Amino acid sequence: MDVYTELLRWATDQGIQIHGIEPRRLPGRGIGIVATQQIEPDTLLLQIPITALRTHDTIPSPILQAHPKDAPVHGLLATTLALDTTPTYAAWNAVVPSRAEVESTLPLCWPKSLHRFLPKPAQDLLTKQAAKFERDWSLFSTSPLFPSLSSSLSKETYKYNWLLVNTRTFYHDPTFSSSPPKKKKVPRDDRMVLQPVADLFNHADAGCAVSFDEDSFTITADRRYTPGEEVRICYGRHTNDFLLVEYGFILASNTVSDKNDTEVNKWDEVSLDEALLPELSTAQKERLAETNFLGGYVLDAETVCYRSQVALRMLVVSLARWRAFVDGEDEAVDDEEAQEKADRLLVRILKKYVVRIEGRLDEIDECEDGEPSQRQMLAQRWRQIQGLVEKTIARLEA
Ligand SMILES: C[S@@+](CC[C@H](N)C(=O)[O-])C[C@H]1O[C@@H](n2cnc3c(N)ncnc32)[C@H](O)[C@@H]1O
Repeated sequence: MDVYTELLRWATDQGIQIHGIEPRRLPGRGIGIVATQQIEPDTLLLQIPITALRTHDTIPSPILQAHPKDAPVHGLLATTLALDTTPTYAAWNAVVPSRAEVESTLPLCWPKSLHRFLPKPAQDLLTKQAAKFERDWSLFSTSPLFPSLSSSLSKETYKYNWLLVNTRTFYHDPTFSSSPPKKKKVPRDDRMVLQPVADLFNHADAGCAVSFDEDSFTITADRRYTPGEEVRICYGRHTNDFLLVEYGFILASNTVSDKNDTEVNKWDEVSLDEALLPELSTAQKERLAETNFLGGYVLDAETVCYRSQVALRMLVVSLARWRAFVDGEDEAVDDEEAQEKADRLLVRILKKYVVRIEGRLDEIDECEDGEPSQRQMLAQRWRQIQGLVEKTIARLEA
């Protein structure tokens, strides 16, 4: 029996219902879920009883006892996966990505020398992720469990399991669905659950509907699917920088070169901080900080964000006019001349940024660190950023 058939048999034994879909290995995406028959919109595809989830409540008590009471669920689940030798989850374990696959795709495992090529928002996310990982590893490696395991369980093995949890958990607030209902609110970061079979759905920027009620988790078709077609869910309205750091992949971007691709990520955006902040003087930055408008500048395929407009206005109008703009006074907001000046300035700034991006692409091209696929992913991301920036230039110049 192959691993997928074994998984489906095991899942059925857990009370999991699966209709018209099955797992299959897909090029470039590990395993995914495909339709085995024509599926109509609103068809129930998967139903998992709450009892089949792996949550804080299913963590073995020796692991719980060895950690502080408020230890994060992420680390506890990682420890559970790393130490699990029981046959209970063998069918599930058999289909998770290998350590090599995880280490190759997730930037947390990449050589540090490649991190400098990540776009700034991705670098910031990675810094936070690394801090969370170190916190969890430190709790585990200083727990009474660890000394006897230290020769067999390395930090790298723990990291692999931690990243499996990172890439495969669903957000679920168990406050109301547990019986009896939990009295204490579960902290947001701890609302993580592992779900067999559901964790095989890949991501698209729009996908099937997912929902929890008191008894079960369900996935329902968002549209018609034909046999053999991949069925996906949406992990959230994530940019490609987020997907890269948290999940180890990117979707195509809505750029000139990618525009015919069906994989386009409509939620993608590009940070403009690197382009805009150097244009501002210290005093201007202070003023923007005072009004909470310093940094966080982005553009997407259609728009340049309001925060960027506030910063650009500061560079083209008097302080009084800028204040009127920030205060939303009609005359300043509708000032077409100021808007044209801001647009022209933005075009100049973006053209400079394109030159920097091209330099970064050359550096990535010359770099020999890490795996070729990692450098290709970085180059692809920067080409997407370049595409979105150039698209904006073209729109503003038109
Ligand atoms: C919840 S798992 C989905 C199942 C996974 N493909 C597997 O082989 O087990 C999330 C992982 O799947 C992969 N993935 C999900 N959506 C993808 C997509 N649209 N393109 C490429 N890889 C994707 C990424 O490796 C991600 O970390």
